[in-house]
Amino acid sequence: MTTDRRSWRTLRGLGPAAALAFREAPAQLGLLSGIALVGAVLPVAVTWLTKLVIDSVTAGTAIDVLLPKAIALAVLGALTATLPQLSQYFSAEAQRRVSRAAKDRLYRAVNRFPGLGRFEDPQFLNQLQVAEAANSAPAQLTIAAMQLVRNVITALGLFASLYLISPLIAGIVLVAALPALLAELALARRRVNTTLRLSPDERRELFYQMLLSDARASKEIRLFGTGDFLRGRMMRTMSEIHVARRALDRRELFVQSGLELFAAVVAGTGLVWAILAAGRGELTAGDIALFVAAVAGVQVAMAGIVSLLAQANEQLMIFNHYTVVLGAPPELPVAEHPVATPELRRGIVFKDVWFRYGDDLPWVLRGVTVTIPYGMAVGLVGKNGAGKSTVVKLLCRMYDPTKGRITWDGIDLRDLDPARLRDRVGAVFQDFMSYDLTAAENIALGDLTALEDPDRIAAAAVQADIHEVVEKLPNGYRTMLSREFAEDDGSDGTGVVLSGGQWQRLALARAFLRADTDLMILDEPNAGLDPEAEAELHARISTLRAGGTSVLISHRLGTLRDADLIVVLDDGAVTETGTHTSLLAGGGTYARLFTTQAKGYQSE
Ligand SMILES: Nc1ncnc2c1ncn2[C@@H]1O[C@H](COP(=O)(O)OP(=O)(O)OP(=O)(O)O)[C@@H](O)[C@H]1O
Repeated sequence: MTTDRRSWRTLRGLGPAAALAFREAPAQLGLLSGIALVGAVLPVAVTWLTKLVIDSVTAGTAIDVLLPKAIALAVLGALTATLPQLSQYFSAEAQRRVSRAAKDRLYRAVNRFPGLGRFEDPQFLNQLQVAEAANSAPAQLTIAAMQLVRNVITALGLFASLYLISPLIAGIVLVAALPALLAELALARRRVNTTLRLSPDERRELFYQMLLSDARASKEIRLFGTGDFLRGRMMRTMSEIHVARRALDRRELFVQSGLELFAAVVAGTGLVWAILAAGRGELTAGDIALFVAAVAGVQVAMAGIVSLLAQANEQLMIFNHYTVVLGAPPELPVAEHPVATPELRRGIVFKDVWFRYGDDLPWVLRGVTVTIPYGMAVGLVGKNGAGKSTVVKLLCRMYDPTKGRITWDGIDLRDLDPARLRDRVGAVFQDFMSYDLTAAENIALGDLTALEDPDRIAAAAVQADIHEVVEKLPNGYRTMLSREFAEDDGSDGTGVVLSGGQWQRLALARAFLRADTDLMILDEPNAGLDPEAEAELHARISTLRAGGTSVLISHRLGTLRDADLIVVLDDGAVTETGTHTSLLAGGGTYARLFTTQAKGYQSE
């Protein structure tokens, strides 16, 4: 793509950025534009008044004529001193307001992605990281545009003043600014490209940094003594980032020093000319003062224009990544007019489902054909990596099958709105979340309508057998389940950390909040539970879910023996289906696994 076309495409972001900024901070930006206009004419007025005062003094003008000019000069000086403070205050406020809205929009867009694919795509994650830095771009861009106008007006005013004294010097000052403009634009482009290129390394550095200060990771880090190893990797990544940044800084140093030197030579030459001209009686002392101020002023204004253009260009490029993330289509095609998700009455059917996580990755499911009949408890059994959790993720439509289809009462999951489908599903994932929030919030996240309903929350906790534990916590259901954010719960600062099994029960309570959903999925809900608790849990689930449809995954096969149907997965394919009794009688994989486990228990 040519530079021109690239610049043009970059510029297209200006309109949306300014529109967003003015919508969120109209008063602040309105005031800033007023300040910018006053600020634009101030240097010109000060320069001319200074010349007039000096000429009056050297000509011995009467004090009553001189005094008003001096007072006016003092007033303009006071304005020149205070306007930047006002401008800074309103800029900061505008940036806060606009950043807030921009961040909100960005994460609304991120929340709209229906599946998991985007969050496993490194290219998208890099773009997201750049977009996260774009929150302040709309305000900065708009303010930069105003400052640009201000500088142009100032530069024109001073340039005209300079032109009156020496058209030649005026022309040289103007031409001298052009290389600076081009160099700064090129630097800005390089800065953004470097940021984009370093994004994976910066994410990696952050990853090590977070590991080193993460309470959960610190256990293993200390046990295995990996702290220095991880720190070393973090430092190496940081050094690599610094090498790239240093190269950029060096380039900026050379380019900008060269430009400054050039500007100083132009100004110096002009000054020598002016002094010689004054010696010949062609210029007054006031003219020299005006000349010096105008050359410096034009150069400052031009340098400002150049750096503002470069800054705006950089912000625009960052903002364009922001708009790319905002406009990224859903990675799962969502039907334009989705079919309403009906209450499950017949069942869910996998028809020759093939699935892999990426085009270059191996098949995880290979032609799975299986029915989860309505009202039945289906047990999913298989070795590690057989594809059980993948089946669960496909059931919730976190991904679409690569080939084949899954139907909900005969309707392809692709024709349903994923959000409405998930309203009908309750689940405890194998890698369930433990949130650094209060106990009540940890449960209520299963169904936010229960957030202000302590009775519903407590009922779910009773079902998951965690109510008594929570009640005894220092602050009951309002106890913060974190040592990192303990002070947020309004208590005396003691946060609590639960045990693995207790967290699991809390995750179960979260799922039980949705106990009346059409499909309940429990992916190893008992891994952290003691045997008695596990037996009790299963009895409870059967009672709770009597008549409901559920999918249960467990490596403890004894817990699945009462399932209405057991499906055995092996290397991504269904190898056996039946009841516990029929599969045992069949003498296949299930029978072998079950007998091995049973023997293990008997020998204890
Ligand atoms: N997000 C992912 N990206 C790429 N590959 C994945 C992803 N998740 C799982 N896999 C791969 O898919 C295969 C099946 O994984 P899955 O978690 O479905 O197995 P599982 O039967 O649930 O295993 P386990 O009993 O250990 O929980 C594994 O080889 C795993 O490496």
